[in-house]
Amino acid sequence: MIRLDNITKIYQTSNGPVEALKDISLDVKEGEIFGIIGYSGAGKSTLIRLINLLEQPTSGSIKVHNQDLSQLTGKKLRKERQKIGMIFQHFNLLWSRTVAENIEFPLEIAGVPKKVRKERVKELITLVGLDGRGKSYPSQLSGGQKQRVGIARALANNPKVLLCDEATSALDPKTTNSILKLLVEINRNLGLTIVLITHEMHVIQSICHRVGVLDNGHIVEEGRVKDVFNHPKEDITKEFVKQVNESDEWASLIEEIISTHRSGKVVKLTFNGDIAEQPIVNDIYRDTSLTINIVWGKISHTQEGALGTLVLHIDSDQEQNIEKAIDFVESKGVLVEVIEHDAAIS
Ligand SMILES: Nc1ncnc2c1ncn2[C@@H]1O[C@H](COP(=O)(O)OP(=O)(O)OP(=O)(O)O)[C@@H](O)[C@H]1O
Repeated sequence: MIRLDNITKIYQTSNGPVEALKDISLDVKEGEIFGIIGYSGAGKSTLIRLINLLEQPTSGSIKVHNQDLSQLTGKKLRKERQKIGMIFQHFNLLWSRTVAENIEFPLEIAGVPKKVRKERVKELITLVGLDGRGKSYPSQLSGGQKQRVGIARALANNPKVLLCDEATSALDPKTTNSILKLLVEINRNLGLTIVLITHEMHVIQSICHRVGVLDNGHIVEEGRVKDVFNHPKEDITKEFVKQVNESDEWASLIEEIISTHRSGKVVKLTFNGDIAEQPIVNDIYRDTSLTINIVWGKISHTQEGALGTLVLHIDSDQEQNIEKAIDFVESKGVLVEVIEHDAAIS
């Protein structure tokens, strides 16, 4: 659907060249939500703006539906761009136009007749949940409502692809979730392919099917969200996964456990939703007669089902029983990470 081959982007600045993207190859499949995560300066904006050629690559090719956009110019490029909608962190609305007029704008540019435009705007207002707000001005809307206008405007010309440039970064957590929910509905109901960039792992976790981790202009890791969450390979990916899997809440609990219980091991279990239905803690207890203390637990929802994290303090007067319990849990397909083991015993 979207194919980037060996893309590099070098900006020429007064301080010399800046290599923002280095030999990027990516394949986004039709109908999927693909997330690109990276820290500030990693090259995310450059990458997403290349997909609709708002930025020209220095080398490499960009194909959308087998059409090489980097070879197009003028009218042909404008026509192909209409098949790619885009939404932005700061909405980029026209402040002197009403909600309805903002949504109508791309239809005017595409030369759609007035009557058809008005009908389409009505449909889009309903689609994004803004019924009754068509005559409002952007300044009269909340951030979430402004982004809904942005989404409606981006969908006006029935694009096949929606690019989201940090679309929820300016929103509070509750509004973020409502916009993410809307994006999932659009993806499912309209079959739209979505590419989003973000620095927030919970955005990736909640709605993406696949993720690419961008670091210093390189895609350093890529895969299905569930796999990347379960087995992050690169340090930077581990840091992003920590954003959602760990919290100060349990870090301080672990400190407390370690200072009060001077033996045993604190282990973090990461498991898929289907395993969550098995009585694993009960089984460990029964099989090895250990003392087990549940320190912290969380179930997160991803596009492919639930993902669980459970932190346990396991203790026994016989070290081998703890090892046996860990082996047992691992044999059930659970990822086990020993956070602190017997550190304080000596
Ligand atoms: N128009 C430009 N001219 C010169 N350098 C640029 C330009 N746009 C981006 N860069 C540089 O390219 C690199 C990648 O920037 P980019 O904005 O793509 O990263 P980002 O991951 O989106 O960061 P942020 O989240 O802070 O926007 C940075 O070093 C940046 O300074």
